[in-house]
Amino acid sequence: MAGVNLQLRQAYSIAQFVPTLSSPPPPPTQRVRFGISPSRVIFCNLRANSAAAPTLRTTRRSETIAASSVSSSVDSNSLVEDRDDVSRIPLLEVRDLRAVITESRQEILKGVNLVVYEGEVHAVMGKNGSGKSTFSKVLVGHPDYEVTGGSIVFKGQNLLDMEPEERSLAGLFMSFQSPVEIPGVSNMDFLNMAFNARKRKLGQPELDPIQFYSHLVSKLEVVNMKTDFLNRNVNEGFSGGERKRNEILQLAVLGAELAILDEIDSGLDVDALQDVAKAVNGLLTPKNSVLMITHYQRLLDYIKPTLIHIMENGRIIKTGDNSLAKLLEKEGYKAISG
Ligand SMILES: Nc1ncnc2c1ncn2[C@@H]1O[C@H](COP(=O)(O)OP(=O)(O)OP(=O)(O)O)[C@@H](O)[C@H]1O
Repeated sequence: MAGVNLQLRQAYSIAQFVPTLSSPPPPPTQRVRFGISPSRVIFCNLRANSAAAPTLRTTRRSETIAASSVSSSVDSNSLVEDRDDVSRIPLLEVRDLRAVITESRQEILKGVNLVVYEGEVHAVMGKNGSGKSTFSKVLVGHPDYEVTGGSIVFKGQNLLDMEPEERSLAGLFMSFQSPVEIPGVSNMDFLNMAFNARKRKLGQPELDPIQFYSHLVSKLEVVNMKTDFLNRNVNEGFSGGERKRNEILQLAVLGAELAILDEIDSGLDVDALQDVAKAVNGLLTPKNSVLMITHYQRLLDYIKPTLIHIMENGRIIKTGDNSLAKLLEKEGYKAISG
């Protein structure tokens, strides 16, 4: 769903935030100053993945929808409700989420319910066009979509009252299906800026370029990437698989309480899939959670999900364990669709 002329839009969006460096990326002793707040760089990825006109619109929603508006008409709701456990605080709580495409007003999400607790791995599967990517983009505040109903609570906060960059700084990370290039910005500078922006938000000390380099090198090993990639511009000329690895490197470096991975397995060879899965598993802690979108059981062989959700026509119509993915693999969606 990259959209027509995406590369042009990407270049346009990014150019507003990031000046082109005419010289090669500097050594790690030099600080690079950009005319933007570093967290805006993270936000670039969102804007660059936007298929809409580049005017800023967010999925912020001022009114909080009353809990009584939660629909109880879909199969998965009972499972979601069964998991409501007063002794545990959900990391992410999505209730009856509805969203339209901002420009056309076409409704894509038609009442999504999902609860993710700390340390859990959730997989969202579903036919092409069922709304999986839209759901993940709405979570991070993508400007192409507007929330028209329901609620999203992340770490006890109303996510819909937060700008996309605030969501990112709050601990939400999204790996896009089509990660964008950022010409003129080296991978290392990008990561350093984003890392320090998060540190500032958390009130923790920032790392200077030398300290950051040491931190970075250890993370490179996690994703099995060569140091050469640090001096290359973000995703510029990267193969599909290298982009995906780079997304996981970003996740490893920045950390996140909830990592949303949209088809992280697409375009990966077997070795790369194993590396990426190993890296994701290595990042899981009892506190961190993963929400991954995938079409294939093979990813779930490597990253074991707590629950699998099947999305159809903008709703989660079924939730279950790994056997659901196995059934899908064997019999296709006809075995599941209503
Ligand atoms: N910005 C947009 N403009 C127009 N149509 C859109 C937009 N965003 C989503 N859609 C439409 O909404 C539907 C859901 O799209 P979405 O990308 O969420 O599906 P998906 O389940 O992730 O599909 P896939 O498995 O093919 O990646 C599709 O019909 C898509 O064309």
